[in-house]
Amino acid sequence: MPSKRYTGLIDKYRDYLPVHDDTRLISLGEGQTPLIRLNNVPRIIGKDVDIYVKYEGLNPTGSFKDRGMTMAVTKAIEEGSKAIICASTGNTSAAAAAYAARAGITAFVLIPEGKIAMGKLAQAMMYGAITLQIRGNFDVGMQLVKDVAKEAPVTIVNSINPFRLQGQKTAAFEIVEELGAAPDYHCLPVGNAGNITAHWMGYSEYKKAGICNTAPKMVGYQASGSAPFLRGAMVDDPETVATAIRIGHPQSWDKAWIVQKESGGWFDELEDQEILQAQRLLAQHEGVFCEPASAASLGGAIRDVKNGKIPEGSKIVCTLTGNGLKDPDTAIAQCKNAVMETIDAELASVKNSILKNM
Ligand SMILES: N[C@@H](CCOP(=O)(O)O)C(=O)O
Repeated sequence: MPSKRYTGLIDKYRDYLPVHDDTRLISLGEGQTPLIRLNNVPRIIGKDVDIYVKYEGLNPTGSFKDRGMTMAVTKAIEEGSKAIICASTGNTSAAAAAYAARAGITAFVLIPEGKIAMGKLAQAMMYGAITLQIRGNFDVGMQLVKDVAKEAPVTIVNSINPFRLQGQKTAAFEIVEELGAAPDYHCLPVGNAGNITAHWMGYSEYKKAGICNTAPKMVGYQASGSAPFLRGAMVDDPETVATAIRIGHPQSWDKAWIVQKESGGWFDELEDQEILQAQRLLAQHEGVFCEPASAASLGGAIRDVKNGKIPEGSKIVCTLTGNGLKDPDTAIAQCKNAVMETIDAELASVKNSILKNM
């Protein structure tokens, strides 16, 4: 029986992407992530809404960055680049390192010392990136990357590289194809603001092509300690437990404001405790483990459903940007009440534990 093996999102969506027939595609089979309908959360919050999570943590390096990185590295190779560079709060560095390894080029990654989740650091090191820990935050690293790229032969693969957004827009394509229409609301965590911009590009392109009739209101949620869109100005010392969005100077600032206006959406903020509460809710009642930043989308959506800003009857998609396994320390730290006992390795002890915990 003839079958077409899935070989990644560039191959699937090549008609919508800036590649040629002979472009060498650098892919790890990214994309095609599950769109999971939440069965229990609407009941728990007592609201009649259809909530889906787009689980981007199931991409090859565990985050949505892979969608952008396959395009950025493919184009870097096409242009003859031998090295790529990024500043990162962790996920971009993991993706850059992996796709550079796949392409056979060097990745330089600048990360804020002591401020990225352990799993992400492990990824960058294991994939063989040259990891530069800086005594400064992501925004400082981003400026350094922009400055050094003017003086050294490296291609920037942060989302200021336009090919990143091209790749990331495909998540919107997948959602429209799976739902048969665009959702009413699309909620995302916002850090550097490239992903909300990319999704809007995707919905707008599919609408223009007549593949969907509507586009969603785009809603961006930030952590209160790192919320420049809520402050209306850059934040110099961003802080949050959701390290992936610990960004005070978003690079897609202007673009994201345009998305908000064009789509009729809004920005809002969550306290760290609300973000972590949403992360636990999703894990413990739906079996979906995302990293803290990702949970800002669901936490925000739940709040806006409860307060009526998102009306009942709506179809909502929340992007879960990264896998929970990337940040085990934050997960374990908030599971102090989880049942974990050390018992003797004998039948009676196991049985006793079962009976006690039923
Ligand atoms: N959260 C990001 C920050 C960089 O964002 P990018 O989309 O511009 O690469 C990360 O994972 O590093």
